[in-house]
Amino acid sequence: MNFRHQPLIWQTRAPGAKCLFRPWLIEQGSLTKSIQLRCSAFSVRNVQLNQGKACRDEAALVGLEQREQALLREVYLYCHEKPVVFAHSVIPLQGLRGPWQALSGLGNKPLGAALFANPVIKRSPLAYKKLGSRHELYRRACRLLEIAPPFLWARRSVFSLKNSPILVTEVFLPPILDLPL
Ligand SMILES: C=C(O[C@@H]1C=C(C(=O)O)C=C[C@H]1O)C(=O)O
Repeated sequence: MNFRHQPLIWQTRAPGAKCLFRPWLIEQGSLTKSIQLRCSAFSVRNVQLNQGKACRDEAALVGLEQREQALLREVYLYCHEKPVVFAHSVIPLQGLRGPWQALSGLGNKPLGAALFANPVIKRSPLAYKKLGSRHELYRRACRLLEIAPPFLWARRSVFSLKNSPILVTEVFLPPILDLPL
């Protein structure tokens, strides 16, 4: 069985050089900063900041039972008037009452600015997935796209502060390919 296409399996290896999104997928620093360096009109636009359940392939990564509520932050990163990334973050409520309490008031400020400013925050290795229409995050990411591509490349990692995890998933949208590398 080709597990790569299973809905819940994420790869530890990034796609090869034939993948046009590879340079973005393997960016180790702040994605926000990478886009800001290549776009003179960067912005973060909120989609949701509500309590809800993590996706089926997320809950265990941040120590939650599937039925447990978490704070879900979803934003689009924009360059000029084009959405280039759909970002979905899962923040356990316990963490929100503890080390991550500042995140509830982030608003339109990029999460990355907070995550990469604190050297105590640790990041897990990135994992990658080609999201198809069966994945919940594909459907959410496609909402602003005039044409829904057959798949979207995504990556995710867990950021930990004082043993309190948050899961950050970034779904790369076709307009990001218009940015210079
Ligand atoms: C983790 C980062 O933060 C970015 C901004 C996010 C937000 O504002 O919610 C979420 C994920 C990233 O695309 C980063 O800049 O690398």
